Amino acid sequence: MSTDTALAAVMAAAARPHAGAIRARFAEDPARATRFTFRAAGLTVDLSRTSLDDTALAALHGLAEATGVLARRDAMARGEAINATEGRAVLHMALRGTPGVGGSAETAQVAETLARMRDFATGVREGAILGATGERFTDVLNIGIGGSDLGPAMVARALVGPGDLPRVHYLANVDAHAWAALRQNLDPARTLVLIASKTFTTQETMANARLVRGWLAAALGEAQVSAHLAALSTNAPGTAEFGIPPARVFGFENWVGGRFSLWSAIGLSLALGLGWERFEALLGGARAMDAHFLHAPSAENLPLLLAFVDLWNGNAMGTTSRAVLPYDERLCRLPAHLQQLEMESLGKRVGLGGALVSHATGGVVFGEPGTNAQHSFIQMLHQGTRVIPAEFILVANPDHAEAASHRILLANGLAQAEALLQGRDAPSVAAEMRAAGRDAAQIAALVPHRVFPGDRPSVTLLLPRLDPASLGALIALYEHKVACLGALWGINAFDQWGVELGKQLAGPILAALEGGAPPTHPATAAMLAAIEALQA
Ligand SMILES: O=P(O)(O)OC[C@H]1O[C@](O)(CO)[C@@H](O)[C@@H]1O
Repeated sequence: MSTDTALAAVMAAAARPHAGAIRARFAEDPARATRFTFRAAGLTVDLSRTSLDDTALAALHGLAEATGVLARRDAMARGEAINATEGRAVLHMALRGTPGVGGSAETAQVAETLARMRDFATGVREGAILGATGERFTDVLNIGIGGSDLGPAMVARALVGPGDLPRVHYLANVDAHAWAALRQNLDPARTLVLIASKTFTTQETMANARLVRGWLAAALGEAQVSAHLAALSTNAPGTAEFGIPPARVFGFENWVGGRFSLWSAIGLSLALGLGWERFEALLGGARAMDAHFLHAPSAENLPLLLAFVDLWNGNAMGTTSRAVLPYDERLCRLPAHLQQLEMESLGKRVGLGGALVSHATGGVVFGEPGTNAQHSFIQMLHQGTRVIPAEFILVANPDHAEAASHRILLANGLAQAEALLQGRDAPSVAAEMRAAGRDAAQIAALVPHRVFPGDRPSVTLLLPRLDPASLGALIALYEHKVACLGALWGINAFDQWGVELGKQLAGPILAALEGGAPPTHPATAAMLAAIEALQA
């Protein structure tokens, strides 16, 4: 079957009467909740509250076959250059030691870097590696942006506890307010600075690196600076030019994409903050999800099934965004990580062959932890004119002793999913208002505003506990979902040419801000003039 025919079959499944109904599917199939709940690598994922049914799934499996999703997965594991526009392999699975991924060269490289990371992190944590003044490092500052920030910062926020030492901090934005906020809590004598940049050329990261290097030099003296620096990069000449001794450079290869790099040397801040055992457990969780992705049959393959949900909701049901709602405050940076992972990977309009695709691709990802989200944007999910699928992430066991708080948290997460599904019709709203003593006029006026349409899709992911293994598995699940969606949509999920133009244009505009020739575009020139007038 051609991919066009297969996609047409998916659209035909969506064109059936009531194809978007969800409540009715529970009525038809009492076993739906269990039949549509899947387990892998310790995670439980409930897809029952989507409008997927056997017909839709059959069409989606047909599309997976036509687009060769699993063949692409296997090519990825073999280390073929599936990132064709950059001529690169995509081997982040090799970073977690997943058997059958990459070749012996990659395996050896990963093992060597991991050993160096372990020795360094352990040395710092145990006080064998000290700052220039002989003090222990109490703080680690990771300077990086995008994939060199978001993944590690998200994991650190999730797993590094208040009692962990060294503390880890993340500086991403070139806006020096970010640095000003961080530096007031940092003592240069006790701060280890990691410059995290795959390319070691990213303008913002290098500007921040120079700023922080100057801060170290002013406090400790130029000769002492290198004792406080390390680089995480694929660019050995660049790190040398910056004055970082080779022993303090932790490398990786260009087969690691930025948004997939937290498992590589880019994760050194995590090894420092969590300790080696917990960092290894994070890799282990991802490895378990890799094994599932590589070996589970299609019908149970969670990354593939989650990709089906997104494709069904987006292409077949016409939704354009998705809300990620972790009911765990420690996962507050997960939506930001997923924004890069999914939107940088899947925000593409050109297919693998170079022609424009004729179907929609990746949508908007946004989110906030619950219950906070319930008191901000979730109104729109319940009653807005646009359908926005939701993704609830629940954690069964908290790491605090406040059982009552956790029960409230869980109850709210479960209730939101149920409310989106069930909705509330006019007769039941009217009955409730009558019971509350409202008169007929009030009931007539308010009922339409208080109706919930229901049948709004959601997925629930359940973690036993927010520990390194579960989080590793969760992140890997999303990574593999992205790979599947790229294949299903026929796009390259592993490049990011769309970030280039803005970077290029910033060069001459910066020169204009520094007193050079004015910008050529009239709108930019006018705004620059307005800025300069306000700065005068
Ligand atoms: O690690 P680097 O090379 O500094 O790049 C940082 C980020 O910039 C991007 O290239 C986008 O500008 C991301 O893909 C990447 O994660």
